[in-house]
Amino acid sequence: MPRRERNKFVKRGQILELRIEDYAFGGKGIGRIRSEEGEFVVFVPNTLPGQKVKAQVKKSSKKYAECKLIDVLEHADTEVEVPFQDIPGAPYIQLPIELQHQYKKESTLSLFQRIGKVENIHDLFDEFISSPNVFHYRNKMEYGFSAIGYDRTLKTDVDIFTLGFKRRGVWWMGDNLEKDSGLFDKQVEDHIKVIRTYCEKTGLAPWHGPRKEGFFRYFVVRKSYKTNELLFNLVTTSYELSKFDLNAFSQLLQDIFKERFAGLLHTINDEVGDRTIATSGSIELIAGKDKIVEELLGLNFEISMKSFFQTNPKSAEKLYTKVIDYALENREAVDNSVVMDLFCGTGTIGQILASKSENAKIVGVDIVASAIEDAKKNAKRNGIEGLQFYAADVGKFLQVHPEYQNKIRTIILDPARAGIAPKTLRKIIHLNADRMVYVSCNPATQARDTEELMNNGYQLKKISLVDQFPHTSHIETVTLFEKV
Ligand SMILES: C[S@@+](CC[C@H](N)C(=O)[O-])C[C@H]1O[C@@H](n2cnc3c(N)ncnc32)[C@H](O)[C@@H]1O
Repeated sequence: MPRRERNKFVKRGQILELRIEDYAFGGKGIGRIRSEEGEFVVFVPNTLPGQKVKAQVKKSSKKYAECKLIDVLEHADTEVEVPFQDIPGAPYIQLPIELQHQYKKESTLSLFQRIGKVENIHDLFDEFISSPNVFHYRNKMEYGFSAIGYDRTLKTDVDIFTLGFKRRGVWWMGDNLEKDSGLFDKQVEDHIKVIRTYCEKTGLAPWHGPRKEGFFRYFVVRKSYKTNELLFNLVTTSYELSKFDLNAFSQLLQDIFKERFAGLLHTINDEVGDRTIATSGSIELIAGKDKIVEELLGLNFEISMKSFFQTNPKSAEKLYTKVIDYALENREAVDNSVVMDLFCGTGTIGQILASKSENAKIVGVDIVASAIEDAKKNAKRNGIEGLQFYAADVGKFLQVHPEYQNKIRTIILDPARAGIAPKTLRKIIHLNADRMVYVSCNPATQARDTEELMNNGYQLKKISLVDQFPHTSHIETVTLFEKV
């Protein structure tokens, strides 16, 4: 077994207090420890240049250490006050949006230089697209119930009924949401307290993580920007369900949200694993309807509680517009041709492309069967023809459909965070398309795939960045590759 390289600066588990000096891709602040022995780099996620932080060493090697943030001791001069509750999901909300954009742009482009080996990435940079709504941009939020909360004054955990988000880095501890976090719907978040009080008064227990017991688990809300409606899902265990009046709970929501109330679903989730997906389990409609409709670029999409849909729909319109612009720059390679929309989800990009082109035949592939069902229904509802959707793994699909080789001129790619599996990427390259528009929510894996594409005859022509998730470290990229 290779010997683990040690350093003379830090040990695993050690608590450090340090000043953050730089920003690395993925929202990692960089601190440095200097001594006569030299300089040692420390990465602390969710921190900003200028902040003084307390962090614990999780991993260390000869050259650097990775830490977990414990607390921000001093804010950076660049930070400003905001009227929102601080939550782990928005670590940069106090940084003015222009600075957030600057950090995201610089760190993403340098990633393409380093991992993708694209020396001239700055020459290929096309546009930084801001989110139309800087605050209150999300269309879905998942709030968790917990029997363990946090006392902000005593800075310790306490046994209380909480509804809100987990404390940063502490899986068993909840933190009550007392007011708007600035990310989702203001009316919903200003009423989380009322919903919590109602649930607490029933006498039924919130979920206790370490003991793996309790009744209330999650409260999930989906919003339509088209209709302004709200769809709710209360997730509980089956234990003592007979003591809870779901119809009365539905009435409470209708009284608060009036005509905005679209429906209430109830999910029974008895899983006890620490990583259980909030909404897994059997789902039943209690009142109203089980779907809402969202509009993107003039097309309507019906969304059920569980189906994937872009979380920031207003920004997704801008993202999709960029994808369509890149694809239609060469109309000849789209009109009257077969276009592949790989990792198509609910088929949004393919449908928009079909509606903006002449007689394009779209082949959409996604591994999630329910997403493909939604894609088919949405295409029908929008009256768009010429689309074929397949529920399959992209790699396997291309293996059993060799007939597409040399027949496709344009491919749209939008894989999940893990990127494209190397074997699958080789199969995609084998299709021999002229052009690829590759969308990514994880530029680190996209930069890796870029090197492979360039080694196989593709040239990166353009890159745009879309700020789908303000106040987080996430950034979405749209790239155009052409065969040389
Ligand atoms: C970022 S989403 C795509 C979203 C879609 N283009 C849209 O805008 O709605 C990535 C998709 O990749 C799918 N996926 C993940 N692994 C896959 C695989 N091996 N084969 C096919 N699809 C896969 C996921 O189900 C998910 O829908």
